[in-house]
Amino acid sequence: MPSPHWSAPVAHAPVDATVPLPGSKSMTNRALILAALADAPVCVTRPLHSRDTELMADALRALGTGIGEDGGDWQVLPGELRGPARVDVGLAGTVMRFLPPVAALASGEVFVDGDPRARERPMGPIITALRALGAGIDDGGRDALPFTVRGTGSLTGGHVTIDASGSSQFVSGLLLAAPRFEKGVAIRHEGPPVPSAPHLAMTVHMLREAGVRVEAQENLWHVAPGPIGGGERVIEPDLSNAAQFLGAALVTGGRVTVPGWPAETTQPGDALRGLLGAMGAEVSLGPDGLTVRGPGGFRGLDADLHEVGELTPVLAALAALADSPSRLTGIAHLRGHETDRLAALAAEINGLGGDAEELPDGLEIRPRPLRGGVFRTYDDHRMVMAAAVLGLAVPGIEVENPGTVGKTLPDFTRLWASMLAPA
Ligand SMILES: O=C(O)C1=C[C@@H](OP(=O)(O)O)[C@@H](O)[C@H](O)C1
Ligand SMILES: C=C(OP(=O)(O)O)C(=O)O
Repeated sequence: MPSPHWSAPVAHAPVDATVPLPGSKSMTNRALILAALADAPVCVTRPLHSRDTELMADALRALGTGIGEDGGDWQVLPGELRGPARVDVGLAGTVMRFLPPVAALASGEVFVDGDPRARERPMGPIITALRALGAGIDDGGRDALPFTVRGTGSLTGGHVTIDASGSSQFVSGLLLAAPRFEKGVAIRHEGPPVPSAPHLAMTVHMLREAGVRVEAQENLWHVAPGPIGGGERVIEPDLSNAAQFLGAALVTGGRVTVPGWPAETTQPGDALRGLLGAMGAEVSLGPDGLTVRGPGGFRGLDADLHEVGELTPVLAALAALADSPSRLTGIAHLRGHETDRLAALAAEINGLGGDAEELPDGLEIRPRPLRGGVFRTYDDHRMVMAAAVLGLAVPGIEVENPGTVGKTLPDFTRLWASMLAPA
């Protein structure tokens, strides 16, 4: 049952808060895949516990991996991968694109399905690539979920050409399992540019951390076959989920600090430093974490978000409250995310009296006074976060199905309330 509406709280004063954030979804789900394929036990330290990561853990358990919890950390005991199994990917892009290459290594059939919207998200390139690398996949000719991977216990691997312009996750999914393919993998991308470069860098970095030999050039990746090491993998805080909290400093002319912000990271959320700075925020990174201060008013944003698409919903909400127009481009692929995010953001901002226009590859947002009303969220966690940002300045926003935020941040409304509580 969807949860009842959530009344997004108005900020009656500038926020002044330190907001510790749970672990990165993208790092947690990569760490779980690498751990399940490792040659020794792995401790995933400070992982994210959310719908997307619990689905990944359950999927790997279904294939024979031991995953136990110890004080919030995950202790992973790699096991022989086997079917028959059924895997629920929910609406998690990381599970639907990262798990099938692992399923192809299992002995036995693995049936993979997810939420109704998951059946609409692009999967063709990874299905085609896995077949080219030697996997048997029965998808009833749909080129989409649901499908059955007919694992034989091994996969040949080798050279493959794909069009990953719809999602970087097609490349990441193949790379993560590739050390266990007999020939490893050599992937060539052909087509419009691949989005989300930082997420690809994260995949390469985490593979290398686990001792895997990876070469990455533009549109070309090579993973050598070989063992994946065990040990400890420490997960950074989720910097993409910092967007709405740091944005609150801008909207209210206040201060928000996110502790534990890494000095160096592959997370796309690190781009918030430059993006919020361009909108007028004062941004400083120090031993206490990342601090953003809002000067009062703030400017709109003209930015190509191709590399950091998942920041779009919160940036669009900020744009609707800014002092000048914004143009966010390079994000056509967001139409294949949890929902068509360009359509959803335009519809919901305009539903509050705003002026947001869909471009083929982005959004143009001209600030206008907004009014309260119901904000639909389309099973998209980041639509809840965007609505919360708008609610800081616009009384009467009722957020539909706020529980959907549990995809990556189940504790969101509590963290939001405590950020707004007087110190
Ligand atoms: O690999 C990852 O962890 C992710 C890659 C990106 O996907 P796309 O390249 O499909 O946008 C991003 O939007 C998603 O939230 C997480
Ligand atoms: C696009 C996103 O998620 P997914 O991993 O499901 O693609 C996101 O978290 O913004």
